Amino acid sequence: MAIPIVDFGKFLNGSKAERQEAAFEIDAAFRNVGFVFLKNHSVAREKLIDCFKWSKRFFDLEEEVKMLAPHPPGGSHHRGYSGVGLEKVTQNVFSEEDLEALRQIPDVKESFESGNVDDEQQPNIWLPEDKLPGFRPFMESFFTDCRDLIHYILRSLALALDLESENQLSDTHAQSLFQLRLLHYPAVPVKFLADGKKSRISAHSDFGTLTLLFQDAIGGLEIEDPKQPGVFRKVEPIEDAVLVNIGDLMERWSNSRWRSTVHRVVAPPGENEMCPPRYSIPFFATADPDTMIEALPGCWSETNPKRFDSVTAWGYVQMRMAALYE
Ligand SMILES: O=C(O)CCC(=O)C(=O)O
Ligand SMILES: [Fe+2]
Repeated sequence: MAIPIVDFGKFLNGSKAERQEAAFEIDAAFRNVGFVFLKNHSVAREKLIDCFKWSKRFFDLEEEVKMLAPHPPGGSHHRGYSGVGLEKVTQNVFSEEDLEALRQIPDVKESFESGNVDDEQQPNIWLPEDKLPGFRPFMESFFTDCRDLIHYILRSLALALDLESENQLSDTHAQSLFQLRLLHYPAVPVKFLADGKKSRISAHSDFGTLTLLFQDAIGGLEIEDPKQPGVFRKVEPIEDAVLVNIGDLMERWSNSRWRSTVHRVVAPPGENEMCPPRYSIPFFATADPDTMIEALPGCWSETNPKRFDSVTAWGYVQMRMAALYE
């Protein structure tokens, strides 16, 4: 169950036949695995390297400073900094007591979220500029790079489905109400993760339509084998390739043609006593709130009827939130 690697340059710069070929390869990957690696994508290598540097600079700040941009409590305003909740986690000395305290934390990670500067529902939450000069403009610019890549991928999917217009899916994401997340998994003892009771991020599927995932070279990401539920397979990071996956909303919209595959992050391979710190940068896309989510053309037929009721993208989020908090 390898994740297919597609040369996205064929779609971005190729002939009509090459564009089609890339689109079909992506479609097949999403049908079979729900994940694809794209090489020669549109996000510049230097920008990506810089983004990881900014992420490290941010997480290296004192906890008190990071807390000047706090993520609001609750699940409806996803912006700002969320800490690991236990300062001990950043120190490399762990007693049995510390390990037990660690187990109380849902996932040993810290994050910083930002979104579209025009998003009025979820305004961004930044540090005072003098605490980390340049961070905000960089993230705003990196957001637009990721946004553009999402729209290119949506065009390739429209081509694969032979929709009336190549922009049909991209147009339903016109507001680009997306979310850029910086993630830092601090060093933890392998012992803490090895018994399988805990992971760096526990098994989940993503919520929206598409996710981009940039990761460093450490490893530890695993995805559930579509043919063997409950069995997880390692995903080796590939330099200069972005991992792209389908989220739950897109699975529904495609009438389950494309899979929203469950994934998690565990200890990286190796014999060390400590898991080295890991950094990743997911970017979550979703459709505009008033978009009607109803089986896309090409995803249903008389023999493959529509499996889900139609719902707006906004209604879907409400439904999911209600299920979370019931
Ligand atoms: O850190 C990773 O590689 C995965 C992150 C992830 O799955 C998520 O934030 O939804
Ligand atoms: Fe995820």
